[in-house]
Amino acid sequence: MSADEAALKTCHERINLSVAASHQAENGSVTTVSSKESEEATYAFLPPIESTDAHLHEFAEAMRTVGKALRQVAEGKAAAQAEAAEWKRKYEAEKAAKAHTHVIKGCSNCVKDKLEHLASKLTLETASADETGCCGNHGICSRQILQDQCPGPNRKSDDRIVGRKVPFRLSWGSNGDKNGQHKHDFVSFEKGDITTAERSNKQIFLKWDSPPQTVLFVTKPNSNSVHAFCSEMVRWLKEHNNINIFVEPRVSKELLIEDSYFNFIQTWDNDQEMKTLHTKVDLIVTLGGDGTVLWAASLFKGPVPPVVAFSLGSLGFMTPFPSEQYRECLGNVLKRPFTITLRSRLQCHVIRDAAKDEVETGEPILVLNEVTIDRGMSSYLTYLECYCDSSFVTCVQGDGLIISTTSGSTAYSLAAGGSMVHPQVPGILFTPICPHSLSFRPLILPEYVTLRVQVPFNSRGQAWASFDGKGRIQLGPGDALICSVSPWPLPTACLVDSTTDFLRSIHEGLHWNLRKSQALDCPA
Ligand SMILES: NC(=O)c1ccc[n+]([C@@H]2O[C@H](COP(=O)([O-])OP(=O)(O)OC[C@H]3O[C@@H](n4cnc5c(N)ncnc54)[C@H](O)[C@@H]3O)[C@@H](O)[C@H]2O)c1
Ligand SMILES: Nc1ncnc2c1ncn2[C@@H]1O[C@H](COP(=O)(O)OP(=O)(O)OP(=O)(O)O)[C@@H](O)[C@H]1O
Repeated sequence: MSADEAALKTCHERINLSVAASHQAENGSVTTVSSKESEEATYAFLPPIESTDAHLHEFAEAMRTVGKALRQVAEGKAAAQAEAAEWKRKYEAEKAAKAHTHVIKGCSNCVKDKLEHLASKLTLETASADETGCCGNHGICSRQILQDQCPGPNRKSDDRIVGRKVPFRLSWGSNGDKNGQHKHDFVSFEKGDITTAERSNKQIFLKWDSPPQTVLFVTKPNSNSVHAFCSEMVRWLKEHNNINIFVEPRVSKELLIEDSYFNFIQTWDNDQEMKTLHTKVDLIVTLGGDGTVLWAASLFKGPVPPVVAFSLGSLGFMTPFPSEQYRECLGNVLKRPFTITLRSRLQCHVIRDAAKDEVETGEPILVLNEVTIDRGMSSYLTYLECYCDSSFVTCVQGDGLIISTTSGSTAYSLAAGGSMVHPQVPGILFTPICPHSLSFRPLILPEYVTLRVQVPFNSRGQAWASFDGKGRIQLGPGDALICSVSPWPLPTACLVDSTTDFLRSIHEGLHWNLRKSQALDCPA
């Protein structure tokens, strides 16, 4: 073997050694130190090659390149492994943090460094860590603490947050309600916090899918001005909008006597036909005061089409549209989306001899304002036992009781001392009339309750129920009146929106809280 051949053999052996070392590094068991060794081994071999032989020199260069490449591979792999380990650690920490982050945003009184210490215990600095809750030692906190342990003064520094908030669900009690009226999801469950995700009473908009075809006119009787407006509006609607018109039988006769032009007008002949009116009518126009709106509502024992109420009375809490501007108002309502107020109605059943617990029979009587139980012609105090669902409320001894809707809160109930309530507030007003007691203040109950007012057998006199001021029914001892919110509200178009219209009506109709402003000059 020549000297050159011997050198080449040694070179091979050394290269094999360094490649083996690099392979070990690739297998993950050795770090970059091994790859360095391999390169060093290659370099260590190189200095003795002083040969002028071009072949050997070329070979040495190649080996140098191989060594460098091997080192880069090994280093890259190690870096990737380190990064993977870091991500794994972060993932584990996050998992652990999630399992323990039922700590609630807490007390501002908590010592900050303790919180920071606790936060550092949770390896991953997430938002939850800096929201870590309170120690419970500083009085009432804004939120309840839900972890089992927290960094109080007697806790060891390595305390961990343990324990989890028990998940729960909220659901509406359906109360046997088959039409699903009360099943809207107004409460949501999110991270254990109870929140009303939805406002139950948002302003509602009505937008026609296609232009309305049929309008029903309901008008106050015995008024020339109302009659004149009615015939003018009917003409305008027919000629400019080609609308089908329905009117009450009385009005149909009046218009036909006035002019045979009104031949196109439709009406109904009997109650059966009237019952299907809601399936034909797109919109109701009322001309009169609040009494006319009440009358229009009373024509519909079930669903009611939207009502546009023009003011032709003296007060007009429910009649926001100015009759003089009927073209503009009706034009807008027929062609554009408009805001509505859903005015709840009460459905009432009279049960004779309720002591026998007779089941409600017959059609309910629907009221938009209120049902009143009073002493009628009797000079005795009314004596009424009142129940809310199955709970006893009170005994009314006085002139009577008003069970009112929120729309009716500005009517009789107001006169009897009840509060004024925005018509979209879901409630039932329970207002006594002249109670013979110093402490009987009016109540507002939630809309989902059923009220039962019973004339007890030991009552001295009879009681009388009336519905929106009409249709008086006598209640004898043992009789009862059952009352709850109807699933069929009265949708009324707003001039502006529910709230603006309501406030305008109490300002203009009642001069609510009108007072001269104080002068600027005052005693020192
Ligand atoms: N002491 C009282 O205040 C009293 C007594 C009896 C009846 N009323 C109310 O009258 C109503 C019947 O009205 P009607 O027009 O058929 O009879 P009506 O012609 O006798 O008018 C009663 C008055 O009550 C007003 N009114 C009716 N509904 C109203 C409401 N929701 N908000 C504010 N004011 C309202 C009317 O504008 C009218 O001025 C009943 O539902 C009852 O609320 C009030
Ligand atoms: N279409 C109708 N048919 C029968 N009666 C009606 C009709 N419209 C209204 N009424 C009755 O006429 C009465 C008066 O009506 P309304 O309240 O609208 O007029 P008003 O008394 O002039 O108004 P205000 O009370 O604002 O002064 C009410 O008792 C009501 O029940």
